[in-house]
Amino acid sequence: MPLSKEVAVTVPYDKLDQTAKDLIDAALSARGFAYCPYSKFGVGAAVAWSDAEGIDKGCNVENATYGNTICAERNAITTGVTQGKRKLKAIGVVAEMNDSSDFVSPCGPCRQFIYEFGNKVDVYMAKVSSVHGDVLVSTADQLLPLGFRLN
Ligand SMILES: O=c1ccn([C@H]2C[C@H](O)[C@@H](CO)O2)c(=O)[nH]1
Ligand SMILES: [Zn+2]
Repeated sequence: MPLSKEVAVTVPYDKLDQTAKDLIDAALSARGFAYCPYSKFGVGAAVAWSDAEGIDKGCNVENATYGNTICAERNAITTGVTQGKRKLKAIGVVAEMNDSSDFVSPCGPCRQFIYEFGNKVDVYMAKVSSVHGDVLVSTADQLLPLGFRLN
């Protein structure tokens, strides 16, 4: 049975709220520190919290063993959690497909990681080449339907 529920929408950067804009800009700056000698695929992420002020940033950090790589999203989230933050409000992710086609969206483990700290988390995805152009907007619930959690 085909599902009709929309998973994400595109919104122009200018129409986003200030938090979303700040997250995208912070994610772009974090991407500048990406350690990705193997894939050469840099990713930046930034997170805002509803139980704390400020933004935490992360980039992807690769490893010679490949599978040991840490994604930008989880790097940003663990940075905030390490400061006692627990309720995620929103995350911005900035990257670029090699052919500039699709938006880059969080991998499966990162979706589960985002979901851990809130199912209503807003997820903003922007392309490096048009970081202030169209932004893909979704939520943790939409990216991980029927996500697993314990409570
Ligand atoms: O949402 C994503 C997708 C990929 N990567 C990283 C992992 C690896 O370093 C590189 C290529 O997969 O991009 C992220 O950080 N976040
Ligand atoms: Zn990931």
